[in-house]
Amino acid sequence: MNRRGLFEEDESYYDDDEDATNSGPTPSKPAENDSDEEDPLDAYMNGIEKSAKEAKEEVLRKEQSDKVEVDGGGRGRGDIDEEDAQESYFRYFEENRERLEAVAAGEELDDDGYLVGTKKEIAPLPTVNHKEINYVPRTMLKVDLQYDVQKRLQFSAKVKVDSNINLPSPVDAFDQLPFNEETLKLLQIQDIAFCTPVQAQGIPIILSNKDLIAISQTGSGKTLAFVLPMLEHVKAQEPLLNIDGGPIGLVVAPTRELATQLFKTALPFCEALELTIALAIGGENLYSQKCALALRPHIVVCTPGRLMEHIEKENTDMKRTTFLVFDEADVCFQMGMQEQINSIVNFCRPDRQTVMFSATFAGATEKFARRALTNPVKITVDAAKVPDNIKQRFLVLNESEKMEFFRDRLEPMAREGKVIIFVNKIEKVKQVVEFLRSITKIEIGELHGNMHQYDRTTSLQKFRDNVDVLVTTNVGSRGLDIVQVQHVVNYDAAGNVDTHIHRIGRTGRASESGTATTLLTKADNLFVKALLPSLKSDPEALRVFEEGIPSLKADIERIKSTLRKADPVLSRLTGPPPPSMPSSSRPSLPPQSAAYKNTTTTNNKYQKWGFVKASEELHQPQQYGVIYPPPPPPASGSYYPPPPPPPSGDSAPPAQKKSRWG
Ligand SMILES: Nc1ncnc2c1ncn2[C@@H]1O[C@H](COP(=O)(O)OP(=O)(O)OP(=O)(O)O)[C@@H](O)[C@H]1O
Repeated sequence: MNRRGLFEEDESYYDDDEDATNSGPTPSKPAENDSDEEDPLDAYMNGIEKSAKEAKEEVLRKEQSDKVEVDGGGRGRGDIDEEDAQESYFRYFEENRERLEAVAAGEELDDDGYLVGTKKEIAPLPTVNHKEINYVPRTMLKVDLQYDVQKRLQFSAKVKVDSNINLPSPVDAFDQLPFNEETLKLLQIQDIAFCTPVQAQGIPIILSNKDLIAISQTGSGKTLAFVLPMLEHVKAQEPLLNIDGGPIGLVVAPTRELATQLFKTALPFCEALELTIALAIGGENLYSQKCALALRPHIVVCTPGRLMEHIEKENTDMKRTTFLVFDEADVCFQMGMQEQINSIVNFCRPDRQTVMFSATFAGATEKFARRALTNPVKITVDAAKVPDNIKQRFLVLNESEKMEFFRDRLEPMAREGKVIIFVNKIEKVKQVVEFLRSITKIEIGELHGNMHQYDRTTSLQKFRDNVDVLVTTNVGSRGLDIVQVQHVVNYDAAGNVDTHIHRIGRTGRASESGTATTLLTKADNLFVKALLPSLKSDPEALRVFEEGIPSLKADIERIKSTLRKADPVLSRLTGPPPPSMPSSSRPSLPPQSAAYKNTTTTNNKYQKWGFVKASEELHQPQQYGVIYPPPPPPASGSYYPPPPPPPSGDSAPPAQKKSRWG
């Protein structure tokens, strides 16, 4: 049976619907309004991103129209390209009025922005008059933290802190934090000694009892940055009694898979500290969760809809909840989930400590989320930036050519490590899986919101264990931490830049290297336009866009001329492509193992976070999988190392699996 008919909380809003719930028209969002008054339009639009589908349809429509020239030379694209941010904003609003009204009315959209039904109503939680409740007082942590200005200055290049108040200084290593022996031992077992930047500054701030917004790149260790101080907070509180409501720590995540992962990360630390933890997510047995909640766990990790259901059924309450975490907070506060989250926030006692983490946080969403915080400190580490250890590649193809991309490439990729392929629609998952199964014997896994929860969990577990290829919708785009993922392929371009960043962040975990390949069509021009600013120092990408998407020529030329003015050396890099060579004189491509090889030269992950001596900073990881000199671009105007010859018989190279830490 189609799961859409059996709506269960979080997947209706998010599983595969992420694009539909994201904010605003990506390519040309209007400038953020600093005023505290929220613009009603802003509020209405908040959380809705222009979907890739709409962009494609728009371009296809215009391409087909006699009046429009796609190369930007005529009235059609040329006009749109010149549209300013505000015009684009209002145009988007007008063009999508029906859809936006439907979202506002609580109807469910699929991952491509189409209406698929009406959401099951999750009744808001009752309004609580907190003044009337005699809460067990929150105990403030009193831990010995350093307030060293020099140290903060030293870190200021790595971590931007938007607060002038007296903040504890960052630390380099976990043993400089007031964690107990058991926690430190567990970290040691996991080979974790030095803090990532978000941990270095985030943990001391949380330990100083402050609310926090932390924005840091994908794979940069945000989970431990909130889990470890949360445990300290929980330990410091009055013991939970049966009559008390629990839990003390509440972690809210937008997808079941992410919540499960957070639960698993926290579990060993809880065990070591003799704290109890429960998982309450949609799609799983309500009764067994009720039993777990009846045991009054110290910590609950949940998806919002299921938590509300438990509160409604009085299986738990939030009277003791003094530590509230939102992971992937930008999704939590976007339209579609906003109301549920508001309801939870208002239900929680106001004297709690609240922390929010994400790799991206669009301004309008953050403004909204701040209402759940009290005088928060905001720290930013390379926000919305693709980590340097992820090599991005782009190809411009016709839609009909996309499947063929995998024919000779999938197996070499899978020999390198695990591969995640993202598509925008559930039915596309099935088509791609079917095609891949027809061309390879490699086991292909699938994940999307129309699967039963049991199948979702099994599929993801198999992918973690021994399946090498997973085809998924955006349900797999946020937070999943599978270190062996070496390749991400965006079969369909994401609906917006934030989703793109989260998707490709499934590789390059914990500073491992990885490659993200995005298959584009000409119709993805608006998405690419939005991506351009982040790729201006990637001449290969610019060249691919310029050759493959003529409508972007003017935009790319503008970027190049700015670069040329700024840096004459760079101008050489962004100059015209080298003349193509006759095929006979092309340099022969290196064999597969060299072409795809992970060339990261260090396996000391502590150095990778940047806590290295000056001399070691020169020891940069080499670029991943780059062939030099680059082969001439193929006819489609794309670049990518052509597939190596398939290994045959005894000469086949041994399978290259990556160990967890390289
Ligand atoms: N200090 C550290 N040193 C080495 N590895 C670490 C450290 N902290 C976390 N890790 C590892 O880094 C990986 C990524 O961590 P995590 O999942 O918390 O990233 P994240 O920032 O939440 O990513 P995303 O934004 O994609 O959710 C995990 O495998 C984790 O064990």
